[in-house]
Amino acid sequence: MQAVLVGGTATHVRRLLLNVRPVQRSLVQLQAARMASDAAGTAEESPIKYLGQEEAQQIDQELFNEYAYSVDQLMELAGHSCAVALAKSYPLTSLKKDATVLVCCGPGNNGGDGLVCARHLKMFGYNPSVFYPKRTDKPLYKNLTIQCEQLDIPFLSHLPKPQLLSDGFSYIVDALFGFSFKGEVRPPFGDVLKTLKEVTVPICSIDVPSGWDVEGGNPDGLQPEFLISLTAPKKCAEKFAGRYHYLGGRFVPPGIIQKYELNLPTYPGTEPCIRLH
Ligand SMILES: NC(=O)C1=CN([C@@H]2O[C@H](COP(=O)(O)OP(=O)(O)OC[C@H]3O[C@@H](n4cnc5c(N)ncnc54)[C@H](O)[C@@H]3O)[C@@H](O)[C@H]2O)[C@@H](O)CC1
Ligand SMILES: [K+]
Repeated sequence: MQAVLVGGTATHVRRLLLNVRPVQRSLVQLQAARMASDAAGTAEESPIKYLGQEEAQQIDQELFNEYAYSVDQLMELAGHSCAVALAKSYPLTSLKKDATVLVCCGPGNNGGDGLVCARHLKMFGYNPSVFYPKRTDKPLYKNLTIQCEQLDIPFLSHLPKPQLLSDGFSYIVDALFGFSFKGEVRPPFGDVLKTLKEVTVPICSIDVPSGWDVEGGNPDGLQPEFLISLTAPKKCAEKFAGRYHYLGGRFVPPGIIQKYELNLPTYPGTEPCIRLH
């Protein structure tokens, strides 16, 4: 309040204080109530929102158009949070096969998250390879690819048979499709999903298990062991029965959280991800 008092008339200052005090009081009360319930272990939070496809796309556009984020920025944060959540679920020391991981990348931004994730996994000491069958010409994807190549991350020219995949990799990251997937799977991804369905090592899906309807899921599709929802879970995540469900992409501004009533949980400390179950 020092800055306000300097140069302000007495009435002006009184008016400001009248306006400010209730806000401060309510914030203090809110904080106190939160601390009390946390201390008692009884924090009651509204359930996190599961987004429909259109809503997820709307938030995406709002982040770019109104909040002025670039795709590269959000993809970097998203992909990094994926790698951190994977490292928490499958620590280096728990893996055999030289901690080899296969990251399968699709043609859109979900695939871009996969490329970023592969790079961070490499930085964390894992041995990722990438399968990226349908590439786009956009500079963002070309650069992400070069970054991986410069780290000596191999790109597979074809997807090996399920048995070879199961023998050769500790787990497989599914970054094929995210919240824009629609309709029947088109080539060449039908064969890719068929192969992934037959592997015996864990499948780890980024944002949406690929081949699942974004809202309705797919009981006959992939059944991942790990899922990381980005921004907020999509409706299909209610059908996820795997072992690890994380939330990542710690970049959602309060304005969007409020507008869409996302009820996101509080990320602990400086963590880029939080385990939902
Ligand atoms: N705002 C956000 O929430 C963020 C989202 N990100 C990621 O971006 C994803 C969404 O990216 P996109 O909108 O590019 O879309 P996707 O990556 O979900 O997929 C779009 C691509 O898949 C193809 N496709 C769609 N349906 C298909 C079908 N039935 N058969 C074959 N191909 C099909 C499309 O032609 C297009 O090339 C999210 O799921 C998330 O992973 C992050 O990169 C950054 C932040
Ligand atoms: K996916």
